[in-house]
Amino acid sequence: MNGAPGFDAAFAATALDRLRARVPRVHCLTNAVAQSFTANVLLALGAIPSMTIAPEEVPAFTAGADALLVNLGTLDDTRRRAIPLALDVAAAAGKPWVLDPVFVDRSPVRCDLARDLLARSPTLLRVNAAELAALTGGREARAAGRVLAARIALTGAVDEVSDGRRSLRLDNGHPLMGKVTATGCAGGAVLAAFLAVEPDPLLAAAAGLAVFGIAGEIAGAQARGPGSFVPAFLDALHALDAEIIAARLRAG
Ligand SMILES: Nc1ncnc2c1ncn2[C@@H]1O[C@H](COP(=O)(O)OP(=O)(O)OP(=O)(O)O)[C@@H](O)[C@H]1O
Ligand SMILES: Cc1ncsc1CCO
Ligand SMILES: [Mg+2]
Repeated sequence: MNGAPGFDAAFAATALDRLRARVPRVHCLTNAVAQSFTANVLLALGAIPSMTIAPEEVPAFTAGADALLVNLGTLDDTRRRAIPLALDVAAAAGKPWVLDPVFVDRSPVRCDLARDLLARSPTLLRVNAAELAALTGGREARAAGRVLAARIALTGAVDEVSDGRRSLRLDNGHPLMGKVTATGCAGGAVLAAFLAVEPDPLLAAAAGLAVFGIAGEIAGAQARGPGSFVPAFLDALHALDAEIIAARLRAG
């Protein structure tokens, strides 16, 4: 059963159309590994990336952005200073933001910081299973949403979105997505772009994960391996349309 009334292939396609018409800018405070791929993914999707992490410039970049991504993958001093500055601006302006607490399962210091950032109420928390378990002590996504009082996009072989009240599983994607670094990180930026054009965070997350997963499975079917997957993925994102989404979406 579809646990998110209002979400289907037509909704996802319309959300993508709205995104391409609006061309939102996503300011990405993301890790050094993910920066270039994330910017290219946003462009292929139909959004605009901005990537500076300089603390003295981040407030102005955030003030003019349509959404913000905060990714903790390489948490150095510069990023540590930039993040609260960006969040102050985003909160004052009511801008949507995504928290991607990369590798909180590997570092207690980072896990503490992520909990502090969760207290600032991200519009969406994007995590893999290990990260969610570190943050919550291993609850399933819907219960974790209640505990963290957060809307969650949980990724893996099957993705799940939940806001503690509604939940939905998305079963698109391809195993090669896990063989290219920072796919999840770039996916977080895609979710931020959808939050910029869809006010219901759960529906925005579902549309973003659907588009990302469908592009991934098209690219996975064409690629010879991780190397050729990357250009095929950018091409598939760029070419995605309502017909392709309707033919391929697996959600419920
Ligand atoms: N085995 C798989 N089959 C289908 N899709 C997958 C598979 N593994 C990952 N994906 C997809 O890849 C994307 C990234 O998910 P994943 O859970 O690997 O992120 P992550 O662990 O945060 O990655 P990273 O930190 O490297 O960016 C998601 O859209 C997910 O659906
Ligand atoms: C490999 C890696 N290390 C820190 S961030 C990152 C990208 C995947 O999350
Ligand atoms: Mg990740």
